Amino acid sequence: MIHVACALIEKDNQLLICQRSAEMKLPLKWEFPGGKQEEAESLEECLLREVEEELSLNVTIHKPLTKVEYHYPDFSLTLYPYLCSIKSGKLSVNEHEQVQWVDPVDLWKYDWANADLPIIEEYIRTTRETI
Ligand SMILES: Nc1nc2c([nH]c(=O)n2[C@@H]2O[C@H](COP(=O)(O)OP(=O)(O)OP(=O)(O)O)[C@@H](O)[C@H]2O)c(=O)[nH]1
Repeated sequence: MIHVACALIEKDNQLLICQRSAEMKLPLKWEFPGGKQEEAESLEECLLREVEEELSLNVTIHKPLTKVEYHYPDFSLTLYPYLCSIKSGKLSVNEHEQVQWVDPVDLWKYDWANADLPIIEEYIRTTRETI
């Protein structure tokens, strides 16, 4: 089981979403920026590190959403989502195929990594516009 932290970064009522590159696991699926927790780091430290690596952004973490345990055919993960906003930095797409700012109503139009679906459902249902 791997532990993965991911960021739901909000700005002007839009959310930043990322498409995995063709070379990554789950190629071309959409996800939230983030990645695997390393030894001796907290989930929040992991999130800040990964978002900085992937997008050159420093974010403020506001609150966690409900974690998701998901079993893909070849690996299992626990995904820990956090609502965030941008603290500083200029967005740079360092690892993904592309990123997009989207209105929450349009989130379902994207081909998401399966583990993310409960997070999107929770976000739309409960937490939009609470930051
Ligand atoms: N960052 C991120 N990863 C996710 C999400 N949903 C989801 O299933 N994952 C999976 O969680 C894992 C995160 O690992 P990662 O991004 O650090 O590493 P990776 O798989 O790209 O690298 P690797 O090929 O070296 O294992 C990936 O296997 C990814 O497919 C998500 O919303 N954000």
